Amino acid sequence: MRAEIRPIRWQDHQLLLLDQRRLPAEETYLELADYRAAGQAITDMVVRGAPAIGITAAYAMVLAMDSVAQQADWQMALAAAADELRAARPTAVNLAWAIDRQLQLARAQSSAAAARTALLQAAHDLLAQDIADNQRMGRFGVEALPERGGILTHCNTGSLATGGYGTALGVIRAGFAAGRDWQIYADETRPWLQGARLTAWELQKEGIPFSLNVDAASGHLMATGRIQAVIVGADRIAANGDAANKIGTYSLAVLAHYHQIPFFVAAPLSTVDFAMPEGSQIVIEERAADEVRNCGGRQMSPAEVAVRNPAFDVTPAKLIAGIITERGVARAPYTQALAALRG
Ligand SMILES: CSC[C@@H](O)[C@@H](O)C(=O)COP(=O)(O)O
Repeated sequence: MRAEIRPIRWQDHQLLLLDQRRLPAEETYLELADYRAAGQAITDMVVRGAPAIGITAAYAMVLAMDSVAQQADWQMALAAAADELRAARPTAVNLAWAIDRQLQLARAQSSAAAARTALLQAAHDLLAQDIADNQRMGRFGVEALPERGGILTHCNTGSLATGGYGTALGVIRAGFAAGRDWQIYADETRPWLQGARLTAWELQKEGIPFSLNVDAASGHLMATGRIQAVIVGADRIAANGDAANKIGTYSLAVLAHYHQIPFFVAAPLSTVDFAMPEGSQIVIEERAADEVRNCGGRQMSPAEVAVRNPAFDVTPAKLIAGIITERGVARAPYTQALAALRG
């Protein structure tokens, strides 16, 4: 049996994060005992992917609790720590969602010790629930996608981006388990190379055949008939179905529309921001210029060249054939379909 990939672990009062900056060359875990270090690890993308960021933040709240427990007004101090953690990255809604849930839970407890126990149990539950939800999403996704043909994916949406198993990559995993005749194409996903470094590493470990392509090849692959569906994850989905995901996703959706190829998003309902009516309001993280100027420690452009490095873009709901969640597949009109799934 293959060893499961678990990017987030809790051991001996510490948060262990598989350092995704070092993959695939090195498999090392960072050991974190301090909530600020956990927040920094999210900012630095030691851990990344919307659900994984949410789970990490849930554990970071336990570490925050450890650092405020002795204070008379621990609730106020915990709320301040929560604000710090919320600022670690702006786009993935799972971050604020997990922090707010933990904060509410802590406030409902009668003592700091009780809050600490409740927060840790809730973080463990969130991690276990995420894996179970991904497996359910996988089963719904297999039914929604074509039975055979080329499936293109972008970024990394696998075990590394979640508690385990994955969202869009979970669907691909489930498809192979169900014997689907799929050829998988993975975009390398410049500039951070989540596809080349992480998705390729996971698919290899899983024994799923695939080929890696540069992002710019996806249009050609579609035009030459090699792609029958596109499936991606999401960092925040507005109530109307507009979906923010890794930069380059919007271009894929437009290309897929032109070539009449169905474009799917797979994400848990915790990624839907029901308070946000449409995608134009989603804050898009702009990351450091050096991520673009350099690649693998090598300078790729003149040193001081001006750079734009938006880490995400928003795909309008009208380009999405279905949003695959743990409770079923939402189809347009998304405002009603997503609300119905939430219940
Ligand atoms: C299941 S992960 C879904 C998204 O979080 C993923 O597609 C993505 O865009 C990740 O971006 P990243 O910048 O690597 O955190």
